[in-house]
Amino acid sequence: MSIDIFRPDALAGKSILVTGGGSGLGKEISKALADRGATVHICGRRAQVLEAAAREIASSDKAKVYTHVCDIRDADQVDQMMEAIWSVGPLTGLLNNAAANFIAPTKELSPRGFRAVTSTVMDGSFHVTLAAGKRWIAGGLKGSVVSNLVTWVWTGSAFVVPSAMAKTALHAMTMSLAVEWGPYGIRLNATAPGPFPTESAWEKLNPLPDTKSSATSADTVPMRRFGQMRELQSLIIFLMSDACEYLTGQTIAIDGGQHLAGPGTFADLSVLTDEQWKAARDAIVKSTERDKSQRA
Ligand SMILES: CCC/C=C/C(=O)SCCNC(=O)CCNC(=O)[C@H](O)C(C)(C)COP(=O)([O-])OP(=O)([O-])OC[C@H]1O[C@@H](n2cnc3c(N)ncnc32)[C@H](O)[C@@H]1OP(=O)([O-])[O-]
Ligand SMILES: NC(=O)C1=CN([C@@H]2O[C@H](COP(=O)(O)OP(=O)(O)OC[C@H]3O[C@@H](n4cnc5c(N)ncnc54)[C@H](OP(=O)(O)O)[C@@H]3O)[C@@H](O)[C@H]2O)C=CC1
Repeated sequence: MSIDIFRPDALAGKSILVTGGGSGLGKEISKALADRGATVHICGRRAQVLEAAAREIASSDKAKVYTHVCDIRDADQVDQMMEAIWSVGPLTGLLNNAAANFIAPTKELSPRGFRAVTSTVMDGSFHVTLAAGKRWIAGGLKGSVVSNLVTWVWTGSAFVVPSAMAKTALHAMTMSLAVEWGPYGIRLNATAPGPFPTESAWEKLNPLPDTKSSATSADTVPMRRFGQMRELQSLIIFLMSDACEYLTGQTIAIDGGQHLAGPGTFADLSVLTDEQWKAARDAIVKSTERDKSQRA
């Protein structure tokens, strides 16, 4: 059977969980998945953010969108969410998209600062992947896991070391589980987006008005522009569809060639003074405090 991924119902019958689907890339990708006929589940820690996103994602009356308040760092909460999802119907796909990140000199990081990032990116994505995978295996079902990573899985990046470490761990998970779970028909792939500006990421990675790194700049992208949401949406639709089931274990860069040209990392922030780093931290903490006040 041939699958045309550009058909409006290319994802009919699919049920996909997007972690961090309440904002940024996760919300935009969720809209595209729902538009192609998939049932979409989104999770995050802020109920009102999820509810508002669900209203945007369900643009047509036919679209089915479910919200789940869940902190993916907590394996028990993840298991409860999966039980709730399976009571509606099994997933066919999972997008590991939720993440935490901020720029900081590594020498200033406390153990809690390190864990704030790695426990979300690495532990959280593992909890969700395992909770879906073991249900697929027990039920004899196929599944597609896609993780939104970064090009630093190949280059590393100064000043975002916990994120680079945790995303690289997920790159290893993608390759490893593609082999271990291949016999069950479970595929694992990943994307490595270049800069696709979102409000939250830019607050945490570009907090100072007078300085910016090439990692968050369009000038250093060989194609001289930021990524467009529809481009990332198309790639994820393709990976979640049945169009190319032989594709597994791959991390696909979608960055206009940025990392191949060198400047996809935060290395150029080494020119920042201690005062600028203090201002950067204050700006990031302000953004986090606003997010926190919205959590239950
Ligand atoms: C090119 C684009 C690529 C994009 C990639 C992305 O992933 S973008 C995705 C972007 N999206 C997101 O990130 C969305 C989710 N983000 C979040 O939830 C928050 O931003 C979070 C990651 C800070 C976690 O918050 P939380 O409430 O769980 O934690 P908390 O506030 O309690 O702090 C815990 C520890 O962290 C420390 N610390 C904090 N800031 C800084 C700093 N600037 N400097 C140094 N340290 C800092 C803080 O001091 C504390 O340690 P302490 O002092 O107790 O030893
Ligand atoms: N924007 C870009 O240019 C790039 C982004 N990426 C990747 O794309 C993904 C999305 O990034 P972006 O949309 O920019 O960032 P956002 O900050 O907008 O999205 C992160 C989402 O994750 C959720 N989240 C964070 N921590 C948890 C947690 N513990 N449990 C459940 N949900 C959580 C947040 O919701 P809440 O706070 O309510 O929990 C939020 O909805 C990330 O993986 C990022 O690394 C990669 C390369 C470039």
